[in-house]
Amino acid sequence: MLNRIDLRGGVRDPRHLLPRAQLDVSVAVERIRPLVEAVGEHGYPAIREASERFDGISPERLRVPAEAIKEAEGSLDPQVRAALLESITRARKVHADQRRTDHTTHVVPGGTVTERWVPVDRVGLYVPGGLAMYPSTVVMNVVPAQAAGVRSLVVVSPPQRDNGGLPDQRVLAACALLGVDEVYAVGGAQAVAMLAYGSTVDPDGAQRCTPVDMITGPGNIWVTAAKRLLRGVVGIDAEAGPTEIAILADDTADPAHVAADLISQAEHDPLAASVLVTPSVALADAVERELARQVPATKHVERVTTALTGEQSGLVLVDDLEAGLRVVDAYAAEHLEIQTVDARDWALRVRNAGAIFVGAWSPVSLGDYCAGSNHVLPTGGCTRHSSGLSVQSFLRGVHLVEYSQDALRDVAPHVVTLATVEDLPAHGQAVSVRFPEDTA
Ligand SMILES: NC(=O)c1ccc[n+]([C@@H]2O[C@H](COP(=O)([O-])OP(=O)(O)OC[C@H]3O[C@@H](n4cnc5c(N)ncnc54)[C@H](O)[C@@H]3O)[C@@H](O)[C@H]2O)c1
Ligand SMILES: N[C@H](CO)Cc1c[nH]c[nH+]1
Ligand SMILES: [Zn+2]
Repeated sequence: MLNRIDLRGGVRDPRHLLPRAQLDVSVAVERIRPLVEAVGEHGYPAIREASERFDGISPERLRVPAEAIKEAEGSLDPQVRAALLESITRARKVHADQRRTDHTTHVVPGGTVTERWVPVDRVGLYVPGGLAMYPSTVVMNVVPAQAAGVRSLVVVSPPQRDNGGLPDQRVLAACALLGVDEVYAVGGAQAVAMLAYGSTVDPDGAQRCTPVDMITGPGNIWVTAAKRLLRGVVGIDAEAGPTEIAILADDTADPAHVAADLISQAEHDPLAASVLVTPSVALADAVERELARQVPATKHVERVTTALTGEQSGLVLVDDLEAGLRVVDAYAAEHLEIQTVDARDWALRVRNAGAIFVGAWSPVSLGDYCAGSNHVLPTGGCTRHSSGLSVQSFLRGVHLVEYSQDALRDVAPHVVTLATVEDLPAHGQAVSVRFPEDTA
């Protein structure tokens, strides 16, 4: 079922073997550009037109009424409620530990630099809702933003036909459990554009969604493309597009577990990527047999089959785990599972991955819901330079520079020298003007 790529005895660069969605995002950017511009220019009518076209429904009023959010919480199945609360508790525990503290460095006597961490003022959190519903993503977006101290939080999620044009009922309930009361029934690129530019959200223009400073959260290729296009108008977190899993495994791994984990992430999207890297032909063959057994029995068999047989998924045979490590580092997966002997030792040597799941008892699904870690993670190779969503994503570091007269006088000649070297004498003058007696 998986494309087999044999790197044994070879020196081919693994980066070119499994193409990513990268090129597709740039194509998608051009496709959604007119829509994003239309939302910027016309607001509400353009959003409604896009919702009708892509979601097959367009609620007249985009803001979800407070009563509907409350009602969603009230009607929540007790088991789902307990699971969401467990997820929230664990995520809050991990994210509380991420908060950075302000720090003052005494550079010289009388000269200090203080680094203050200031939360972003207003953020828009995207919660997907096309092929699957994601109350867990409400948790993963909201918990770090709240832990950072963000004052104003907006959630957007696509309107659902089976919920009268409101976002999914469980998504609304998760908002209620987390105390989020500003929610809009808008999805896709139009939601990202609405957050970035601000817009009226009803036919008579009585209500407005004011622009946000930053947009975070995962989504399909159209959402990812809109975030890329609007970067600069707003801040964004890393691009978190179609899900990916890579598994580095040896013959100690259980093929049934490996196959189940590959299928679990393929379930998200036909564009999802599932990659197994192993030096064991026996394991590779056994995983293939397991896929043949498990895939037909899985609920979203069509989506999973498309993802697993796509060129973005594959089974890579390598000479040994050292070579496997080079492959997974070059691939830079959103999720990386290590199912080998001494799994922790191998995990600590990985350079590029969004989150690493170590050993037989830490599957990606655990991290998706209840590990306490965050599941909004970079995709498309972005883990080479970006991190997953965290408290840090919502904070800005601001330097406070405080020098006394003596401290400035001491360093003034160096400032003047550097200003002269750069042929920016006015810079030097801004310092020396303060010490006329020294130049007299
Ligand atoms: N990387 C992560 O952290 C992470 C986490 C969760 C989910 N995901 C990914 O998020 C994605 C969720 O996708 P989804 O589709 O279920 O929900 P989604 O909300 O991202 O996308 C649905 C929206 O896409 C828009 N759309 C659909 N077809 C379109 C088209 N042809 N042109 C323009 N817009 C269009 C619609 O407006 C719709 O509201 C999946 O790819 C999943 O793998 C990633
Ligand atoms: N695996 C997804 C991307 O990290 C997150 C998710 C949410 N629900 C289920 N899975
Ligand atoms: Zn998942």
